[in-house]
Amino acid sequence: MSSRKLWDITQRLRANLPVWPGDTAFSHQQTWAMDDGSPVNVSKLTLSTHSGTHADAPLHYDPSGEDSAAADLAIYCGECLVVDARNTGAAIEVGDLPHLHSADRVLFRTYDSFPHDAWDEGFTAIAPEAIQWLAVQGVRLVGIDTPSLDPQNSKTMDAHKAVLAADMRILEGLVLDDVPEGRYELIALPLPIVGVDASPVRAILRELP
Ligand SMILES: N[C@@H](CC(=O)c1ccccc1NC=O)C(=O)O
Ligand SMILES: [Zn+2]
Ligand SMILES: [Zn+2]
Repeated sequence: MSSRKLWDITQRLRANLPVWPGDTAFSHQQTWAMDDGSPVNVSKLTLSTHSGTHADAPLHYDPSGEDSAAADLAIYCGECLVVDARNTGAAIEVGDLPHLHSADRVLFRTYDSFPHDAWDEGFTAIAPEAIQWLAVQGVRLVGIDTPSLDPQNSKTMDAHKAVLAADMRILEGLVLDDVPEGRYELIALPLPIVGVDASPVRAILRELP
């Protein structure tokens, strides 16, 4: 058994999970219940594709983009750099970015303490120029602990558009409270749901060997 330390960086999917204003609340309903004499318990889920910790598929911001089922899983697992981006203001700017020393994947921590119980409408975004700069450095995947790369009131989705232009991929809603800055192995795989624009992921970081 490997003794490499694991960090679960996934929000719990549960009733009262904060969701994007106006989006579908998370819930589960029992379809069959052992309490009612069924041999097993079976449930159904009601949820937004952007519930909790999730991977945006390009279809979210490009009408002809790939869906969650088409995801190249190699992008979602491998070495990553966790960057402490607390105290950066409304958006992470180029000047906030550290030297990457070659990283294919970068995850940004903006919260001291992740807001598990309330929607934070003033979350930190990422400036489109910062996305472009990351792309030039060779970054293929950008992750953040906030619900979106763009501000909540954005109508133009400039950071998502910059991701599209550079053919990068996105993880949102990560929980990085317990993760010191540094390098890790990331595993965060979208479900192969055909025709949809995003998928919840179980995201973990693992100590490098
Ligand atoms: N950009 C956010 C989500 C987003 O924009 C959104 C999610 C659910 C319902 C509405 C949304 N945006 C509406 O303008 C994301 O990528 O998860
Ligand atoms: Zn999303
Ligand atoms: Zn997004």
